[in-house]
Amino acid sequence: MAPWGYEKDNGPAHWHKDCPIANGKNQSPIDLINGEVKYDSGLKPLTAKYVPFSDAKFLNNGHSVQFQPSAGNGSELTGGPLAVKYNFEQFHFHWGNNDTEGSEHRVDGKMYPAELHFVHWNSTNPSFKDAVGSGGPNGLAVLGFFLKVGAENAALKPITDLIPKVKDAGTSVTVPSNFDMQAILPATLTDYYTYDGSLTTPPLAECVKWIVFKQPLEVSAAQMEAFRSVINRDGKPMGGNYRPPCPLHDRAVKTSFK
Ligand SMILES: CC[C@H](CNC(=O)c1ccc(S(N)(=O)=O)cc1)c1ccc2[nH]ccc2c1
Ligand SMILES: [Zn+2]
Repeated sequence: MAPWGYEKDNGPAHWHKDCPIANGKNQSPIDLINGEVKYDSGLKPLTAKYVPFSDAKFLNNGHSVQFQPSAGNGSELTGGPLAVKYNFEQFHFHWGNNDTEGSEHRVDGKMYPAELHFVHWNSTNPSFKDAVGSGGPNGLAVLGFFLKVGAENAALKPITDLIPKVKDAGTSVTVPSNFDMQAILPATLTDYYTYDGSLTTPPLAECVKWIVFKQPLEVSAAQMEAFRSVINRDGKPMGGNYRPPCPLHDRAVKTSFK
């Protein structure tokens, strides 16, 4: 099969051939149906401590645009549903070719124009890849933020300003060391959905504690348009790089809010 993608001939409906776990019982994303979630008063706020990276790249890997430090620097995530500390690994985006589609998770069937994923790995593992292969839903913790069109996002501007430099697949650019990743996050990481799931791209490993925030972040129409200028390995717009929702099977979605 052609390398996986989101086109007709290599998209999500084909992924099961190389990754049979695609039809597993703990797959992501899902539709977050408010009538079926359960409030858990034991869910505390999350704490993300992000230290500025001196050596990070912003890259186009053919299926997303991604902020990738060259090494860890103590940036970490704790709290919420997490029993241990998780190290920051990377963040990346999924988006659509218009404002009616683009997010991976949905809320009562509603899609947002984009979704931002902050990927972290369980620090009891020696490396990110070991965490992916560690078995069970505690290998990675991914924070999901919906993006909606509104005011310009000043915290994301240093990143969206770099998008034209990584328009083509396989290109990358160095991110200025004064980029403040912490500023992207809301002041308090309180209201979220959480459930056990998977990577939303091959290898679709079922190793993710998903934490999806209820409150979308805003980006300007111009920032949204920047994403839509990115192209994939086939020279086509990358927009539409989202997997449709997967069956919940017998999983529970918990919320930190009533
Ligand atoms: C083990 C998988 C990894 C590549 N994939 C990821 O890191 C990844 C991370 C997050 C998400 S999401 N959308 O769910 O947040 C999807 C995929 C990965 C990393 C290094 C590798 N070297 C060779 C193969 C290979 C694969
Ligand atoms: Zn993602």
